[in-house]
Amino acid sequence: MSGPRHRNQKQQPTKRVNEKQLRRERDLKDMQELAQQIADFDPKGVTSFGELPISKFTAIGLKKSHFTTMTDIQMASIPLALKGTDILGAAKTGSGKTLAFLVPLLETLYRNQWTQHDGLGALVISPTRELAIQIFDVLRKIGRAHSFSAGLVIGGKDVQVERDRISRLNILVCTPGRMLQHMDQAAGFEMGNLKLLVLDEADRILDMGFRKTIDAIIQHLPKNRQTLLFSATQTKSVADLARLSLSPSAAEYISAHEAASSSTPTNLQQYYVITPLPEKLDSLFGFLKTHLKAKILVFASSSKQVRFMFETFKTLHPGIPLMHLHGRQKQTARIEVTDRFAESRNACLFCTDIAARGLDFPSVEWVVQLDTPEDADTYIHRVGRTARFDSAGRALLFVTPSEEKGVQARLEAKKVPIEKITIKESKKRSIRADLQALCFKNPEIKYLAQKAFISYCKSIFIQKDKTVFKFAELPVEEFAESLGLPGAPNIKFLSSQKSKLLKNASKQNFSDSHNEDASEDEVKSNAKDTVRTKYDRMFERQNQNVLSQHYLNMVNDENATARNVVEDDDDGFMSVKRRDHELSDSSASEDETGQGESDRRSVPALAIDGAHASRRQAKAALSKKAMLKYKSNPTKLLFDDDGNPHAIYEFKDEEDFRKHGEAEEQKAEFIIRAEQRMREVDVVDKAIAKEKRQEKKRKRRERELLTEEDNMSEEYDEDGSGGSDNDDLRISGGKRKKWFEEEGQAKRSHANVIKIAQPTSLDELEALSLSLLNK
Ligand SMILES: Nc1ncnc2c1ncn2[C@@H]1O[C@H](COP(=O)(O)OP(=O)(O)OP(=O)(O)O)[C@@H](O)[C@H]1O
Repeated sequence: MSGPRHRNQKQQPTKRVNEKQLRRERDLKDMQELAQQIADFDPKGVTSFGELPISKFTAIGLKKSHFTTMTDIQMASIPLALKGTDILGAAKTGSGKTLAFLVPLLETLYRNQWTQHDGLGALVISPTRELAIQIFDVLRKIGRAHSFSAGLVIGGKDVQVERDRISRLNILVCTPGRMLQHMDQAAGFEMGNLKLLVLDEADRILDMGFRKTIDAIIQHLPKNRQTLLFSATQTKSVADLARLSLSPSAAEYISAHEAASSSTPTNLQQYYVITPLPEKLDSLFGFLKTHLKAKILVFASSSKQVRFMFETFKTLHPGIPLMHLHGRQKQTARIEVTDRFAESRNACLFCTDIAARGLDFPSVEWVVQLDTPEDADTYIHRVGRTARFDSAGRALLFVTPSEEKGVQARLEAKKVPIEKITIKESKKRSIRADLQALCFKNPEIKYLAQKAFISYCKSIFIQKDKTVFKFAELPVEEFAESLGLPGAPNIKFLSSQKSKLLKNASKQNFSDSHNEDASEDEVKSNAKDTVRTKYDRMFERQNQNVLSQHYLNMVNDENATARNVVEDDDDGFMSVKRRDHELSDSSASEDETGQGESDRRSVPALAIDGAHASRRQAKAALSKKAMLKYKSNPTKLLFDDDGNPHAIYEFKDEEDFRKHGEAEEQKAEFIIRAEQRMREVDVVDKAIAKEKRQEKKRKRRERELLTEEDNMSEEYDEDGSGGSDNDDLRISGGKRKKWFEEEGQAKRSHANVIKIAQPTSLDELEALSLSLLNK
């Protein structure tokens, strides 16, 4: 028995070595054959993945993910990329660009026999975290049969944890800011072996916002790598190619749909509707009410607008599930929203352009653009969230009358077929009064409305294309009213030099932060340890002047507004001041709710100068106590039987007074009467006070008894006789300790304990407490 076993043990390692060697030889042969097949490969007429010269591992992944026939861009780019050519790929939205770069990526590493010890072999850069996650998911699916290690570097996680992980990975999918952070901070983060670089949504990654970050990343990468650039709206800039060390003569420019009559998917129907700015929200609400069963994406130009729409529409209940997505949300919330929307059948997602590129939500029926996109490319990316691959979709763009001509021209130039429609009068629904009521009731909503107003105005002002975006023509007052605001916050521009400085400063911050999704106007608090309320956070924001102005209006006098012109750091080049409203005296009563503009003459000015105001001052303005010192002493009135008010010590007519006798006597009589009345009232007051004391005592005892009971149950749980996380079990367990003793027990233990039945209702408990107190 032992002999053969010994022989086996001796033979096994040799056998294993032989097997390994054989496998390696086989793999090498496969790879050589594959390289030959690629060299000989003629892509003409090839339409399926099965015909491509790719490894069996990638073929398995594609088959298991149900990808069989290639799309146009895949057919055009994969064969070339397999041969090692640099690619600049452009194809319509939803046409399958992700596979067009992931298949060559896997194959490059495979043919280079990449192992864990070779370090990073391929890097995919995406402009947003959401898109990076999505690319990573597709990579996991089609790369399932390979043995490469892959990871996501998108921020939102502990840098150290991420750093430890990425040094062992072969493929990284990342956002630019976080990637650079790792490259800069991690000594020995080896990129020298990198074989392939992919830029998805390349035009966005190469544009101004990411310029510095990308240039810095590229510096870390070896020059002799392969580079693949993909987008629906591609860059052809030679300067951009030079930045990536690509030579225009060597790189292949592939435009899968250049000859097509439109640059958007053919199964996408596109409409625009002329809507004055103050009517946009009404129209959108009407639209949602009539599309309750649809899956809708609504794009707005800023996160503030998105939040305002979400918070208000949620209260107005259009009848469709609402979600929101923007860069100021925490990473977990962003992932949760994208997943939830992807799974939804009917829902409306309010979002910023964070969702404009690349995201592949299944079955989106409508893309609504509430705010005009900054350019035609952004329009194309936004509408591309519907009608993906071979499904149908519809898109609706709201255009203000002043934007119509410019928008039409821009879209026509980009070959976007769009049709003008009008909204049926019967489908319009005004929500202005509802929004005003919401702003009136809820200061946070009013604050959001002010922020939404400012960010919209800002977005129009900073647009480059002045033929479309005409700031001077904005109907600001009506727009503010449409958001529910009592009036438009004033917008004041800084000198061009200062605004330039601020702009540059913010850009600097942007690139320094290495966080492309960083919130645009939140000030990071230094006070890490203190507990901060939502109001604290509201005041910490740089644009707080908008809010403090709101409170200021409650207490400020007319003159103070002159001091309220403050620079608005948040918006870079604008300053905001609250407008003085001419108000009738009746509005003074509204001040206490914070909604009306005050009759400021009655109250001395509390100088709260917008952003310069300290939080304490602003809070003081809120405090009722602070207000009290500006009020005169209260006057108590007595009402006679006819309902006429009289002061307590009312002056009488002198003659009338003398008729009743000598002044001194009258005074003495009055004092006696008053003392008598005081004594009587005192008796009543004392009785009331006693009653209150007893009531207080009774309630305190009641609370103590309940606490005692709770403690008992806890003890019970700790004893292990009851499951603390299973209330049902504990209750039906029946073995619970009680805070009172039962009849038999009392007799046995303490002779002087009163016999009490366990109270079953609050009344019984109250009676029991009273009886205990009276004892
Ligand atoms: N060959 C294929 N066969 C079937 N479905 C495919 C194929 N290629 C891609 N798809 C599907 O088409 C959809 C769009 O693909 P993908 O997200 O890659 O498009 P895209 O061109 O990158 O879009 P965008 O420009 O918006 O980023 C996805 O749901 C994907 O699964």
